[in-house]
Amino acid sequence: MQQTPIAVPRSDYRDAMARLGAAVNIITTDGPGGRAGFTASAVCSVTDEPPTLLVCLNRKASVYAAFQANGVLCVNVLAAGQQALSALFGGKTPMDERFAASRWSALATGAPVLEAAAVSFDCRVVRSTAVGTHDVLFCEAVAIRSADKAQGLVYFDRRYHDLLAA
Ligand SMILES: NC(=O)c1ccc[n+]([C@@H]2O[C@H](COP(=O)([O-])OP(=O)(O)OC[C@H]3O[C@@H](n4cnc5c(N)ncnc54)[C@H](O)[C@@H]3O)[C@@H](O)[C@H]2O)c1
Ligand SMILES: Cc1cc2c(cc1C)N(C[C@H](O)[C@H](O)[C@H](O)COP(=O)(O)O)c1[nH]c(=O)[nH]c(=O)c1N2
Repeated sequence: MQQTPIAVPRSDYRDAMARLGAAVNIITTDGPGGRAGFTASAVCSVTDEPPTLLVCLNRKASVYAAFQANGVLCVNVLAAGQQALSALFGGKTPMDERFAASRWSALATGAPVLEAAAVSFDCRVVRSTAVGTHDVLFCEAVAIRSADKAQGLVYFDRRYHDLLAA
């Protein structure tokens, strides 16, 4: 006899996901939809041919319309010590205040590149799929900038942890 699967409660799922450590990234965009940025941990490499990563964006986020209109984004991977920047882009802070806290430049697409990032992937969004509350954005990297040296930042157990290389 087939068993009906029992749905995992949302709070149990979140508690479990809190144990899946992840890099912290500031995802930025600019273009006809305006400049915007948000903090994301749901970022993952998909394939290196063509160089493609994915970003999951909640459709209820205030930045959603800007990302949809612009079709380009930059994944700025945060380095050790940059947790304040993550909090700034992960809250309800007005957009100008988010960007005022750091220095930015641009590569190929015009999306803001964080000068102090460990590495930045400048991308165009090549495909997008809705899954539940989020859009999964598949992004092809068109330019990359890496810091000469960087130490990592990881979000684990609802707290930030510096990853210090020996
Ligand atoms: N993927 C996401 O959208 C995502 C990821 C991390 C945090 N957040 C948001 O940041 C805030 C703080 O999060 P926290 O980690 O300190 O505690 P939390 O209890 O809200 O989340 C624990 C973990 O669950 C997952 N998660 C949380 N909200 C999610 C969502 N809406 N969709 C998919 N996965 C989700 C993430 O892996 C997160 O690290 C919350 O408002 C949370 O919704 C969202
Ligand atoms: C550590 C951490 C990690 C994430 C987030 C937050 C934090 C603190 N947030 C939430 C996201 O940053 C937040 O909803 C945006 O800043 C949009 O907020 P406003 O709607 O502009 O206030 C988030 N949102 C999202 O759509 N995808 C993600 O992967 C993540 N990851």
